[in-house]
Amino acid sequence: MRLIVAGAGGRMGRALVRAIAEEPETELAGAFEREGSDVLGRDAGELAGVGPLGITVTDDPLSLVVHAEGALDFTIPAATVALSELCAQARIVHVVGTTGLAAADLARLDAAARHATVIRSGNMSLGVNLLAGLARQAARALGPDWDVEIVEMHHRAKVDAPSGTALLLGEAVAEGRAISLADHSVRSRDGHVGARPEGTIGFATLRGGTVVGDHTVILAGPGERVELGHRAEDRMIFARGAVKAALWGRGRKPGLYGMADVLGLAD
Ligand SMILES: NC(=O)C1=CN([C@@H]2O[C@H](COP(=O)(O)OP(=O)(O)OC[C@H]3O[C@@H](n4cnc5c(N)ncnc54)[C@H](OP(=O)(O)O)[C@@H]3O)[C@@H](O)[C@H]2O)C=CC1
Ligand SMILES: O=C(O)C1=N[C@H](C(=O)O)C[C@H](O)C1
Repeated sequence: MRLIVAGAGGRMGRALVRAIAEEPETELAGAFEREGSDVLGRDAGELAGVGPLGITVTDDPLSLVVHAEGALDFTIPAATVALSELCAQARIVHVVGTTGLAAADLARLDAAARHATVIRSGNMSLGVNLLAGLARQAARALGPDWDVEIVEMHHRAKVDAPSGTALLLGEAVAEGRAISLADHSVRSRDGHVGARPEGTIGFATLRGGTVVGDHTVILAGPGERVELGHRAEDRMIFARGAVKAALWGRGRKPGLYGMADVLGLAD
């Protein structure tokens, strides 16, 4: 499968190039970055540490999508929305790992998914998607007098909060309780905020160092506590998940899919 990588100079972009190189069923067909990036003109394989691949980083995604079957995109929301329109025009698979998307961005991805196969997830690892199922099950079994708090820690360069994964886990808990996350989430606390309202789902964000991604779902009940967690140790777990998603999406009818669909974990 001929794949292009968006944001090829980024932390995930480089991991994606490595994951494509190690998967016999995929080939790197192009790599791009934002206009003015320092890595324009560099070989994407050299940037990723796998040796030259003969693919020069460009700033022109349009010239790449026409020769590709899929795009792997872990960038920023504005770039992801723009690429979704190109992938829809070219009818190629768009794998979206970018987090921090606003409601308006998600609406534009929905529109693109009428024409292209879009696979989006705040976390492309097997472990986190398994954890989401466990969190859903625990929330369903334990009921609203068990308080749920979701704690995440990431490296100091991460720009969005809460993480896409924390929100994915929050959605899983909300589904387990048959409630809407938007109506029950508490995203910050500061000052005299009063006692915890029953049934809310709290989020706490930590940032520092080089942490790849730690997530814990805490269910705190009367006199006892259940903690379900995941620690990412290597970005390749996300990159390999993205490549797997692209292969799964090849030839699939247009629509918006999640990683649980790819991994066969959807209820
Ligand atoms: N779903 C998942 O499993 C995972 C999701 N992520 C998410 O992926 C995203 C990227 O993370 P990470 O790799 O750490 O971040 P980085 O900042 O290292 O990488 C993002 C890259 O995108 C580039 N970029 C910015 N604008 C454009 C544009 N218009 N066109 C093409 N490229 C552009 C940036 O360039 P420059 O720096 O020069 O601006 C940068 O190289 C984040 O949203 C993160 O949360 C991360 C890991 C796993
Ligand atoms: O920015 C990151 O690094 C990560 N982002 C994703 C998120 O927001 O959850 C996934 C992973 O935790 C790493």
